[in-house]
Amino acid sequence: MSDQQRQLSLNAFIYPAGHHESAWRHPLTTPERLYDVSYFQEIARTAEAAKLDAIFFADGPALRSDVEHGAAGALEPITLLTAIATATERIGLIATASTTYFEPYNLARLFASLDHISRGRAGWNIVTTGTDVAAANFGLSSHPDHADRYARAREFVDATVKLWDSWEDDAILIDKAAGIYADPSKIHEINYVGRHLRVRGPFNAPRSPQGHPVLVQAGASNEGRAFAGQYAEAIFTAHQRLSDGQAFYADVKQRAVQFGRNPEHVKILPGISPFLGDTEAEARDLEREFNELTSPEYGIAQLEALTGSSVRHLDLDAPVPAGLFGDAGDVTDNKQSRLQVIAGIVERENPTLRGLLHRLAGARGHRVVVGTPVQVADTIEEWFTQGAADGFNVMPPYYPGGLEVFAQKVVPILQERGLFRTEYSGTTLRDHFGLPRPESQYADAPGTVAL
Ligand SMILES: Cc1cc2nc3c(=O)[nH]c(=O)nc-3n(C[C@H](O)[C@H](O)[C@H](O)COP(=O)(O)O)c2cc1C
Repeated sequence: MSDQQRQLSLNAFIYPAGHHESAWRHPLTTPERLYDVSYFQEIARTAEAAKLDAIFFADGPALRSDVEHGAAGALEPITLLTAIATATERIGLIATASTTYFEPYNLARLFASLDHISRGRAGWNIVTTGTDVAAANFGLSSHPDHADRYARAREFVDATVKLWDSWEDDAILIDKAAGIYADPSKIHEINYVGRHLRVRGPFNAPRSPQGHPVLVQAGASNEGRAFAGQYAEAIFTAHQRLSDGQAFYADVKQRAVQFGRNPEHVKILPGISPFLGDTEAEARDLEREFNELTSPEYGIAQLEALTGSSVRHLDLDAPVPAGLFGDAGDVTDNKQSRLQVIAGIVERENPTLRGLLHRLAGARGHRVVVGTPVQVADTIEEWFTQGAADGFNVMPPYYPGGLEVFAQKVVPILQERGLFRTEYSGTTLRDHFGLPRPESQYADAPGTVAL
């Protein structure tokens, strides 16, 4: 496919008051609406009016550490997306759910229900959960280690997809005259037995409109990439530099090919957090306003949570010691890929601790781009055409205005350049991402269920 015909995928990553950590303090935001469903429905409609592919909510089953200085807490995202589904028609609906702290049967039901209710717009961001404080909320004395979490994640996805496939597409007959509702030979036990999980099945709902929800993934460690290459249909990722984005893109596409997959069916979406102004100076002023509202205590707590290293003893205005977070090639057990992004910033830019905190305040290590709509469109085009992205996870620094200005000013430029749709051509998230509808792995297998 030539670059002319290739179309960007754009996803709006919704984060309570915005991705900048001080967004909730800025006059442009309304944090008192964070538990009001209409706030999120309005944001979703803005994304849909701009013809974006999807919206996305992150999640974790634990309260963040610093509730004093940050907008902590959030509505449960699958529930929230279900309410948004009824207020929208086309936009894809992606939520995070953890393979460490769910069971496949429960999770399969939630996402299949969302896919039915939204008529084929559901996506699941598969995470293993990076925050170790979640363990204590589930009766565990410690958070399982990285390798164990990914081993369970593989079993989890295998079992969950089997559940979603366990009703063949034509299992329901509704033959009123003959008195036959469904064909038992087309409904299958899955009898999944792994090291971590055992699930008999069958599922208790029919196959959903997309066959199964789109599988999304966001971990970029070696195990995370291997997992992505095998399973993920879309990938969220964080890169500061084009060369890092290109290396990641080539690596994950290559891994997909090794698993016998079509690399075009793996959409790679790096994060971009745009501070927009009519002039570059105006955009810089806006970013400065947000940075001036940051609290060092909050930034330190976030940085410690992201890296697992203590920084509170350091002088805010002295350079961060080289190697504090390991070198950029190092790995530790927790949140490996983001740690590399942060270690890379320290290595290249030698920032003070305050400087590093400001650098991360925008979007926790995702790329912040400050400039005019044309400058933001240019960088999107560059990454898209230079082998670093199939699209972007758009992370506005503040909601709802940061998305509105992106929709009104950047999207039309991308459309004029022929890089982005002006109308939806399909109705499902798979249609928007250009992904095929998977066949049930049980198609034509003998049935196993006695109804
Ligand atoms: C855009 C994006 C969104 C993410 N959302 C979540 C999330 O909602 N919940 C979560 O626990 N981790 C989330 N993560 C973190 C990753 O899933 C993963 O845990 C982290 O990158 C560490 O994994 P790794 O060690 O394989 O790199 C997100 C990462 C990215 C890039």
